[in-house]
Amino acid sequence: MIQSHLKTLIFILLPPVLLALGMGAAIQGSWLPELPQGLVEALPWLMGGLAGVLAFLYGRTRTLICVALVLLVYLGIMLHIRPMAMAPGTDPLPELGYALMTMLIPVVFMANAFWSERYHLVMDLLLRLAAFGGLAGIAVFLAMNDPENMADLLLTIYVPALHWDAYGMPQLSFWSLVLCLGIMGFFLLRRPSPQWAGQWITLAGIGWMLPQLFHTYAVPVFTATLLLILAIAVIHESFQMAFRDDLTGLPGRRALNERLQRLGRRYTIAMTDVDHFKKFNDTHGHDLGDQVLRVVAAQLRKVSGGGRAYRYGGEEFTIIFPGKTVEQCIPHLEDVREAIEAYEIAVRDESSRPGSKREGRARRGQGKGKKVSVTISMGVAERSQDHPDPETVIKAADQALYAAKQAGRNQVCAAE
Ligand SMILES: Nc1nc2c(ncn2[C@@H]2O[C@H](COP(=O)(O)OP(=O)(O)OP(=O)(O)O)[C@@H](O)[C@H]2O)c(=O)[nH]1
Repeated sequence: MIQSHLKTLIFILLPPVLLALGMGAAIQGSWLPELPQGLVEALPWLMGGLAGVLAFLYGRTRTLICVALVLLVYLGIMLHIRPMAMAPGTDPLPELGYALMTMLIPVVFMANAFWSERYHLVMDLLLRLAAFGGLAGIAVFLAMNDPENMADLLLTIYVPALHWDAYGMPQLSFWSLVLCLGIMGFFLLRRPSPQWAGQWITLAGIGWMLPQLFHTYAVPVFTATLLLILAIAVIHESFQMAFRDDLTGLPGRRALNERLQRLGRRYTIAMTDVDHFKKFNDTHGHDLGDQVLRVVAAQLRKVSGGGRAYRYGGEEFTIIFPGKTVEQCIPHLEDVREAIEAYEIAVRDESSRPGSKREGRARRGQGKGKKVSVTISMGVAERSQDHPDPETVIKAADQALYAAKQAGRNQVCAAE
């Protein structure tokens, strides 16, 4: 389980992290070719347009807000902070503007990331714009009204030992960035998803980019890279939604069909079905039925011997073993069948549900609740002269599954 979680995390995080690190290194090392300044400054808008259109088409309001935030940061730096900071006889305003921006960005990023997409797209977007615009408006109003006190609050170095002067960010902003990245990173590690990864890397990237204010390439080129990462995250998320079964997290029927087209000359397919599942649903309810399907899927995912599990549909699953014979697969299938038979699921008694989360935590593990378990039956067949393609192998495995049910269930049956 931990291994597959780690694999998912690497699969989701590695490409955007490498892209951001690669571009960061290219900027730092001045490896990028000289490009016309106009083109460099247009890049963020081109990438922002791409990411924004994709996020809009796929209804990803969170990503749409991220895109807007990144472009706002870009505008803020190019139009306000950089020109004013470069002007001689600087007044304290650009410093305050910078402190305000670096303080607000992580907070808004985090609030946006935890605010799940619920309402109609336009409504959702308007609510977010109202909340974040209102927050920024109040902060700017306070800063304009009383710049001295605000500067005092945002620019003071509260704990000198915890201040990293070379980084060039006010202490409060720096630690708010670290805290927000830490909290978002924790959730990303627990539930990795391309959208979360995109948001996290974008915030980390802004954190890296902001102090590089005067590097000619850093701001526009890195902004464009972050927007490209957001665009890729939208595509990756949609790809996952199409190929992954939402309830169990296993690859779904579409992924199975793709895999079946790319099998070699030798393979074995097992069809799996939960026993008496209709009765289970009728007795314990659909919600517990769903929980059972998740447990069964989690066990099937762990199948050894190079097998890979898919949700075929309903309470049926398929396991594919490339390059293996039925004889080689049976011990691995028996292991999974036994693990599912032994797995006990606690049934929550609705009438005695804990009144609070704390009470629930205290009661956990006391073993008072009723426990249920299920069994599965499996039919398995390999490619042979009689079953020369995946369709006929699946049909043979299905017949073997029927035989397993007829023989009393909770067993693995091989096709003749
Ligand atoms: N909770 C839940 N139930 C599902 C889901 N998909 C299918 N089912 C239920 O699975 C049951 C399948 O039952 P049947 O195909 O009749 O077979 P069975 O009761 O498992 O009996 P045998 O296969 O003969 O052991 C139906 O009651 C479906 O409603 C799902 O996603 N969640």
